[in-house]
Amino acid sequence: MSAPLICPSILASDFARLGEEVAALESAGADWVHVDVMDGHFVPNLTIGPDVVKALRPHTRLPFDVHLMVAPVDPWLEAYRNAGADVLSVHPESGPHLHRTLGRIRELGARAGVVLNPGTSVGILDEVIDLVDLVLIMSVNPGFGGQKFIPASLDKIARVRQRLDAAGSKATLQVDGGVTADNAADCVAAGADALVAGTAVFRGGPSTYADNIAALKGH
Ligand SMILES: O=C(CO)[C@H](O)[C@H](O)COP(=O)(O)O
Ligand SMILES: [Fe+2]
Repeated sequence: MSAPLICPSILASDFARLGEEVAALESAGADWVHVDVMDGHFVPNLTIGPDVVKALRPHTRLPFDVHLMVAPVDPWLEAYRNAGADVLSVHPESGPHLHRTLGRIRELGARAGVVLNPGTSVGILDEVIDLVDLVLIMSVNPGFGGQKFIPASLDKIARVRQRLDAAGSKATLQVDGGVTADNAADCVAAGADALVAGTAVFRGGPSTYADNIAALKGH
């Protein structure tokens, strides 16, 4: 089993020092920077606009993995791509035409991700699998960091892994919400390639980031 990609969610970082925080993640061994975009409508929280992503871009060479919790989502794709997003992930519930949205993300030159909420069936993947570079399984209901991992997510990870393998898809399988050093290995054993973690990376301050990331990787 190879070590998973670790994608710290800057939702849990010190917003007063965001530039330094993303630079510190790179030095600490993070693989991607996960950016949670919330609109106060699709989810009950309001976070990071494209201008903030643009301002952060010069502070690290790590890929920006942008999780869009915004409805309607289509009008925002280009702005986040132009701001420096490498991955754009969307919820099927955030627009009327998921197939078109994923195609548009690829047209913009980004990797296209689809996000499955705890209440969203994995079956939708079958309809768009050829357009998907990443599947993000939410292991909490979206909107806030610091929530508890929903145990049934492990079975869902395994079911998505099976579907991706059966289709010959090379899409990254990412898990997001309540991921800690205690459940990271279970997520990887179930088939995850990439783990998002906010609280588990940032909670001890910058001097702990490298150890926190190593623990999530299983070292
Ligand atoms: O998408 C998200 C919430 O909607 C966040 O990425 C997620 O909650 C990460 O935070 P934590 O690791 O603290 O759960
Ligand atoms: Fe997220």
